[in-house]
Amino acid sequence: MRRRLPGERVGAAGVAVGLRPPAAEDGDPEGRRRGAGLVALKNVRKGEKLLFVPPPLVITADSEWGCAEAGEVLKKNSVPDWPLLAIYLISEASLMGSSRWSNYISALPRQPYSLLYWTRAELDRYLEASQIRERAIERITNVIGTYDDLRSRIFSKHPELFPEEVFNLETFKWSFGILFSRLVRLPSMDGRVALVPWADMLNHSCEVETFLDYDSSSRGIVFTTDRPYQAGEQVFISYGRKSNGELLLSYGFVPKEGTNPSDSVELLLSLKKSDKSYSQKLEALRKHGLSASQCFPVQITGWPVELMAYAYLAVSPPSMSSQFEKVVKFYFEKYNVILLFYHYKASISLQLAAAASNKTTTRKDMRFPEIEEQALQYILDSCESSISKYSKFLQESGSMDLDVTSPKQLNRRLFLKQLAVDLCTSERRILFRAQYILRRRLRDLRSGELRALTLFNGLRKLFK
Ligand SMILES: C[S@@+](CC[C@H](N)C(=O)[O-])C[C@H]1O[C@@H](n2cnc3c(N)ncnc32)[C@H](O)[C@@H]1O
Repeated sequence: MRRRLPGERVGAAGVAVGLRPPAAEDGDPEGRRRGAGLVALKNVRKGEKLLFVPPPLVITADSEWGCAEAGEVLKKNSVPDWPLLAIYLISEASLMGSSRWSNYISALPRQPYSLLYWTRAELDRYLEASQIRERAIERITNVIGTYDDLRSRIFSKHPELFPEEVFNLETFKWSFGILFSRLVRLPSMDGRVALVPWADMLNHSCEVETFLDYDSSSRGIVFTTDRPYQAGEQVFISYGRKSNGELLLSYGFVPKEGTNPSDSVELLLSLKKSDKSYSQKLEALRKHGLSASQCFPVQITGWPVELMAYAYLAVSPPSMSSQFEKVVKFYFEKYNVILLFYHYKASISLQLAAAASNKTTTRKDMRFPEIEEQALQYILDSCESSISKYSKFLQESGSMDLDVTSPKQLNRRLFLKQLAVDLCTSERRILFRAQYILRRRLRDLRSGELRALTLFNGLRKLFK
């Protein structure tokens, strides 16, 4: 039997009951970017259950293997779900027509569009300003590490079941790329992870909240629409409340600027090596599993209170050393909450006020008012240093990759560059907002202090 390499495409995707893959004539201007998706064939009401994929047609860690011996070896070695599914996909793909999943596998993309497929040089060139670059490098390293581990522990001992020409790093990257961009967690099946053929043709929209799940009444995987659709409209689900960076990392796309309410940017804060209390501060952080450099997610509406705690600790003078432990403990153990920007009494837009859902707690007492100004200045400095990196990239990107001598390379480069420009623009936008809020708060603090000082001097003169 000839083995087909995973990802070799043989035929088009698309079966449909009630839904069909969108076509060019649907007039969806974003359609080309999203690839195939599903379209309503008739009007759909809000609250309707759509799709229905029965459990035997879902791929999980318990699915039956075309090559049963390979499955048994992996189970005996207690291989966890993710690598098990990655190997399962490669194994089934290599069986070609004799795999029960051959139609599904042949419709999968040959190169899933995640950052796994960016070379190190591409990550360095286009994503230097964004912390997502680090996350991508970490992910690629993990995939390589997982493959190396399986090769030395299992594949090398059973070469007849796991031949190198089929089970190699290239095919691993492909199958992990497929998992990152298509695997779903099904809450009603104890959070089990699964590939759901056909349902995984659904594209993501930041404007919907609905997701795939097992429905016990119909005994299948469905999703419940949270808005109506007209016949011919593309139907969407949510891949989760992910930032633009996370969507690029796993799914290879960036939503349009300003359309993702879950968007955030990672801000890197670090202790200064020259800090006289460096080692005591580091010790206080380490006790809580934190390190000298930490990333914190900043959203357009606010940032986690932990970021503020880190800033307080970073600027605390040696005279406060007895409090270092307290600063970290106070915030990191008790309050895992978002500190909303409107807290800072900056001009509060209605949009921001609306963002203060009851799920979010806010705290007013900063507890260390004597160093608040330095802490805010410290965050502002980190914010501005990050903004300048984004601005440098965005400025230089205009003249990048204009070489037309290699059209194939050029297309890829332009595609990746556009994704990076979209990501950097959206991340910088959040930092600009944080910068504005911080500047206003610092100005208010300083003018308040100035007023207090003038009043004090006035009183002094009076009593002289
Ligand atoms: C679960 S699949 C959805 C089906 C996919 N469009 C296809 O053609 O096979 C996820 C992939 O679809 C694409 N995608 C999903 N939602 C998108 C969106 N809103 N914008 C751009 N691409 C999207 C991305 O390439 C992503 O990796």
